[in-house]
Amino acid sequence: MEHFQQVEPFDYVIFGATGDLTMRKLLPALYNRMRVGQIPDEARIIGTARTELNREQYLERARDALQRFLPADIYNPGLTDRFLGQLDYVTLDATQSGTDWNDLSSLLAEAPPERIRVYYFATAPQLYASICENLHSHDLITPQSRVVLEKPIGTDMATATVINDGVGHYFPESQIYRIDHYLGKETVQNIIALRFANPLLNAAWTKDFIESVQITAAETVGVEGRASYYDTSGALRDMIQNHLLQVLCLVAMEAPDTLEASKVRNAKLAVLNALRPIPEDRVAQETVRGQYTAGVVNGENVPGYLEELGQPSNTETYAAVRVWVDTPRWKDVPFYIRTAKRSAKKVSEVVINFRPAATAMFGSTPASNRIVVRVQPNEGVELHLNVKNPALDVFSLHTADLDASIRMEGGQPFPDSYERLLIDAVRGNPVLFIRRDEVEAAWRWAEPVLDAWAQNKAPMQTYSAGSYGPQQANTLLADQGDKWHEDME
Ligand SMILES: NC(=O)C1=CN([C@@H]2O[C@H](COP(=O)(O)OP(=O)(O)OC[C@H]3O[C@@H](n4cnc5c(N)ncnc54)[C@H](OP(=O)(O)O)[C@@H]3O)[C@@H](O)[C@H]2O)C=CC1
Ligand SMILES: O=C1O[C@H](COP(=O)(O)O)[C@@H](O)[C@H](O)[C@H]1O
Repeated sequence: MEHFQQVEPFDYVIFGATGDLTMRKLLPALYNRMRVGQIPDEARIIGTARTELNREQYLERARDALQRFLPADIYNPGLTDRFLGQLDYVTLDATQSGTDWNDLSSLLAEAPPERIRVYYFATAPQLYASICENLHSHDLITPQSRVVLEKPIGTDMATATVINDGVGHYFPESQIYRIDHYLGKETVQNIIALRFANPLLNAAWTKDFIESVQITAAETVGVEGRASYYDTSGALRDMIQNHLLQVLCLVAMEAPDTLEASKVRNAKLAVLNALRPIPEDRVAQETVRGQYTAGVVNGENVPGYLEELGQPSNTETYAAVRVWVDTPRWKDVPFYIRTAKRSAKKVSEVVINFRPAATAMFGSTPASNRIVVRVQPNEGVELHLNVKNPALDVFSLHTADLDASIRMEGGQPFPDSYERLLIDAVRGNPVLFIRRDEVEAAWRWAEPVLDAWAQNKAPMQTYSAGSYGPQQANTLLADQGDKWHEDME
């Protein structure tokens, strides 16, 4: 418990407080931070949404959500009462400038004016600009205020610009926190430690030693209750433009001088700016998109995407892309990125494949070294090494795995990434949030692919739910003599 430093008193105002994200992620995350002693007694959490609820009714919803979404051994009725004691609710149409805002203003005015305020936008992004306008016109933006923006920041550069301009008109960039929950994952942050705190690895982290990199985020779930959002998004917008490009940045960036936000963000931006654009006539060779059809996942029959949706759709639930980072460090090293819904298993990982040893000493080429960063589940780092096979009396090699599991003290589960990020916003530490220029650079790279797909320049493939994706994704790697990680085992 003593690892967690209590933060200063704050007011967290959640717009969209009756929604799925608040109930499933935000309230449980704040509860957990209170549980470990990070939230002071004076702190307040104020939910707002249009639904007419009095405070007691909202607290009942919040209690149900905590009971439902916290693990049974973490949910504690006494602590829940304490948490709910710090929770309030204001009925408010955030897009209207009506008198509802006075209730929020009065509540906020009860705290000293220098109190840290976090405005968390857990609503559709189209609302962000009007919420900011109303916060401004009700004089609720103080120097100690910051705003957290949920994804998606647009569906392309133009819509991202509208959102960023809309918010940027009222909040300076230094007060804007664009959340990417992958950056809040312990093992994603661990990429920085692994690379820069280990001279052994740092020295080999270049094109001279690394042959290729794979970044995967595969899920067994389908689109759940979010089909109306997902069908306007698709796998590339939903996962690659943001989360997986951010992971790629951490793998590929040059060492920042310090872990200060501007240094890390500049280093990531340099990677995003160095992503080689994929010209329209190469999209069919460099990318694969697909939709799942009916299949079996974890022993259960599941319907295909179109059946779930109940209408035709040209939205991909699988995307794989070959990416080149045009910097001297990564010259001619392919980065393969892929993401899938309804995959064979849930796995997020980074696989670093090293070049084979240039020696004829053993008769045949030793297996290539490989590092696997297991982002989730079973968080840890594996290093595959060649050792002498002790079982044989001739000198031959076999592969041994050094496996460093990353565990919390006492075997506790990892804190959810939202826990870290919600508190970082209170602390005013933006290092794990995305700066505007990063969002734009990511769209600049992704948009031509999306445009080409929209014009059917790359065919929509299919894959059975419960498989590893379309066959064509294997060809993408076979072109360079590579294989996906599961095929290397
Ligand atoms: N759910 C998830 O797992 C994830 C969600 N996100 C993002 O988080 C945001 C919210 O998602 P989610 O919770 O799923 O969405 P929901 O549709 O479940 O919730 C939307 C929330 O916005 C409120 N709302 C809508 N219109 C207004 C308005 N005019 N004034 C005030 N409140 C309003 C709704 O309440 P009411 O109707 O009472 O006004 C509700 O509380 C979206 O940007 C989404 O992309 C990002 C990653 C994951
Ligand atoms: O942002 C999103 O992420 C989740 C996957 O997150 P993970 O932490 O479980 O890997 C994904 O299901 C969702 O579609 C997407 O919007």
